[in-house]
Amino acid sequence: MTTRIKICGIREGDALEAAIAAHADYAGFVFYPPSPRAVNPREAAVLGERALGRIQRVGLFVDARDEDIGEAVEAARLDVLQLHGQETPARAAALGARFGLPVWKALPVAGLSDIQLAAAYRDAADLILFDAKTPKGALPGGMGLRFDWSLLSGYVSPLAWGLAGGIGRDNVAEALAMTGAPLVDVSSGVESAPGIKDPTLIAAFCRAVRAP
Ligand SMILES: O=C(O)c1ccccc1NCC(=O)[C@H](O)[C@H](O)COP(=O)(O)O
Repeated sequence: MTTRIKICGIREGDALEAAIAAHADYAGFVFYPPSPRAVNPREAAVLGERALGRIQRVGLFVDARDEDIGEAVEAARLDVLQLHGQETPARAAALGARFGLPVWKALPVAGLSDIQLAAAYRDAADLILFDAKTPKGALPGGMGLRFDWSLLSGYVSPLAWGLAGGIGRDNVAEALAMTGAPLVDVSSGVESAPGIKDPTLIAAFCRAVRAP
C-alpha cells in the first residue's frame, strides 16, 4: 500500500505547491498562535483556496475553542481536524460531530503505555497520529524529536494511524521499515529554519517515502 504523506506547518504558497507537486496527500495548517508555523484565518483562506481539489487540508489545533476551530474550518475549508493537545475521546467525538469532519488525534509517545492509549479513541477519532512527547513548556509538536520507533514494530490497530516526530528524508526509510506506518507526517524535517519550509526538502522527503 502507498504510504500517505502529510507535510505539516505550511504557511507559504511555494511550500504548498512543492507538497502538491511531490504528490503529498495532506497539507497541515497550524492554528496555534505560539507556533512559528501558525497561520491566521486570513492566511489560511488563501492557502485553503489554492489547495482545493489538489491536496487535503488538515487544520491543527491545540485544545482550541469551538469558535476558533469553526472560524478556521470555514476560512481554510478544512478537510480534516487534527487535535494536538489534551483532547479527550469525548472532546474528539464532539468536534467530529459538530464540524462533520474526520478527526485525527495526536498522541505524545514516550513509552508503550502511550501507544496503548490509542484504544480509548477507537470510537472517537478517525486516525491516531503517534508523535514524540516534547519537554514540558515546549511546543507539543514540530520539534524534530523522535521516539523509539521499535515501540510500533508489528503494531496492529483497528484505527488508522500515522507516525510523526523527527522524521526526515534521511531516516524515513528506517522509520517505515521499523513501523510499517501507513502515513508519515513531517514538519521541521523539511524546513531550513523553524517555520520556513524548504521546497527542495519537501520534494526530497516525498521521493524518499515513495522510493521503491
Ligand atoms: O508544528 C508545530 O509548530 C506544532 C505546534 C503545536 C502542536 C503541533 C505542531 N505540529 C504537529 C505536527 O503534526 C508535526 O508535523 C509533528 O509534530 C512532527 O514535527 P517534526 O518532528 O518537526 O517533524
